[in-house]
Amino acid sequence: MSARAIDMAQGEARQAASLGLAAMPTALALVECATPAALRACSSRLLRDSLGLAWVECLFVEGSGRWLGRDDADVRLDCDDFRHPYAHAIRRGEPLDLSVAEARTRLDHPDFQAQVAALPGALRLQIRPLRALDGPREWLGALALAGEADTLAGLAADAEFAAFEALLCRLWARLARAQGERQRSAVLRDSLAKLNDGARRQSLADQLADDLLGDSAAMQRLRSQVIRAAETQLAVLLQGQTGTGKDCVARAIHRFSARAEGPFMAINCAAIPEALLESELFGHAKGAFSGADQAREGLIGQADGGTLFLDEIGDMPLALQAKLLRVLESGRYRPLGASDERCADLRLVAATHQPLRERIRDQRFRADLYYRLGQFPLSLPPLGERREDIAPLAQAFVADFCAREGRDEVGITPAALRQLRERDYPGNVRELKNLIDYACAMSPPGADLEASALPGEASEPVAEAHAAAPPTASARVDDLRQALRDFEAELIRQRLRYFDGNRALAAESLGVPKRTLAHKCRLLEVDAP
Ligand SMILES: Nc1ncnc2c1ncn2[C@@H]1O[C@H](COP(=O)(O)OP(=O)(O)OP(=O)(O)O)[C@@H](O)[C@H]1O
Repeated sequence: MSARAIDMAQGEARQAASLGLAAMPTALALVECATPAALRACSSRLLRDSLGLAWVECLFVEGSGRWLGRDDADVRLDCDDFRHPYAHAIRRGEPLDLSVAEARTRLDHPDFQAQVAALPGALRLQIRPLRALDGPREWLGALALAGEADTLAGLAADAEFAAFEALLCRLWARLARAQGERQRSAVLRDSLAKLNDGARRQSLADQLADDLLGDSAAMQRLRSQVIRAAETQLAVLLQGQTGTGKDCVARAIHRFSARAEGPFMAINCAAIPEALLESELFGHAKGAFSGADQAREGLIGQADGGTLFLDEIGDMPLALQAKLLRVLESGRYRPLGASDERCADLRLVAATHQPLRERIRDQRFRADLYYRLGQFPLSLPPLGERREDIAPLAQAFVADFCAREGRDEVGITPAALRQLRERDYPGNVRELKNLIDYACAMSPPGADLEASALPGEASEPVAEAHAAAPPTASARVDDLRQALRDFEAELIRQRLRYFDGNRALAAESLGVPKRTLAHKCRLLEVDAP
């Protein structure tokens, strides 16, 4: 080959190569699109600019294949609605050509009409359905082009346009599949996380079942609520009759919470005289009152970083309720006689067996404090409403007794179990536990617990107290509060006599904690016999 011929051949090759490479920026622009929506916008812009078209829009087929959507408008064009040209093009599977004027008269879909409203009637429209070129070959969408008739007519034979369209379809399908994949794995991750969360909570609730016994649906629900409450920083209000396990639940909330390593401070508001309660809670500075020869940190300060449990909150005096509310709202408090304020980061758990709403109505409890305390309300079911728990609780209490007393473990006879299930338990689980302890103590070691070892119904002495009252006594009552106080005092006196002055047994039989009974004895001036 001559040198000239070689030069010419090289020149042609260079020209061919540069012709091929001229499409590269376009291809690169498409390839760089990270999402199907970006790809649609980019391809519309490139087509409009390079072909000099009046209007280009790329619509997408929605996942289920039922409708076409537009990225820049909240429009849904039904794929089976032949009032717009996209349905025709997709159904035929090939491009559809028509004039804008024709489209205006023949196709009356309002959203399509809005799309072409501004176009001159002399232009032509071409709708090109697009589908994936590999895999399931799903429909991707449609290109809508408006321009001069020649330009649009030339597209069918234009190899570069065909390559452009092929690249668009391949990239679109790949991005859509990757996006679908990502969405699917996000959904999977979500549901796995939920599953793990559920499994984790269930395993914590199972651990809690070692302390908070009972298989009834109510107890299972309570345990999972306790785990939920423990996960939060919300103030918890426990409501339930005496002996239903409010103290156990308060401790469990602390133990299963992020504050478990911090302190758990508890106080029974009913058992502390009103004058002392404030300094117990808030602490005091040196010399704050006579006898305060040392500064003392209160329970609020001691509970910093942990949990403060206020039992019998319904008995808290109104003035103190206001101060407590302030601590809860601001996290700040001032010890008695101190000049500076302190901060306390604590979670409050409060408990009561009293109907607080009634106390609010009687203006003995602040409504604002009630709502602040009850950010996470929990209600403990009485034992009488979950009788299926009586047998497992009784068995566990017998096992506890035997372990405590170093005795061989024994069982409970069916007759004793039947009797246990049929009794009333105004003192709830506490009453059942005390009953079992008493019956175990009355039974010979190694022998199963018999029905004959169970004491009579605890409510008998109450009935006696009622029976002992003269039938006309109620007619003489002219001060309800005083009459109730007298009745309460008389009942406690009778019960103490019945148990030979043993306050623990009297408290158990009345279903109140020993400290509450002691407080009531002081308040009502009841002396031990
Ligand atoms: N679900 C339970 N499983 C095992 N023991 C329980 C359960 N519920 C309560 N108890 C036991 O019953 C007794 C009373 O429980 P707790 O003191 O928590 O009741 P409470 O509702 O706080 O009573 P009060 O209102 O009188 O203070 C405790 O010995 C406790 O361990």
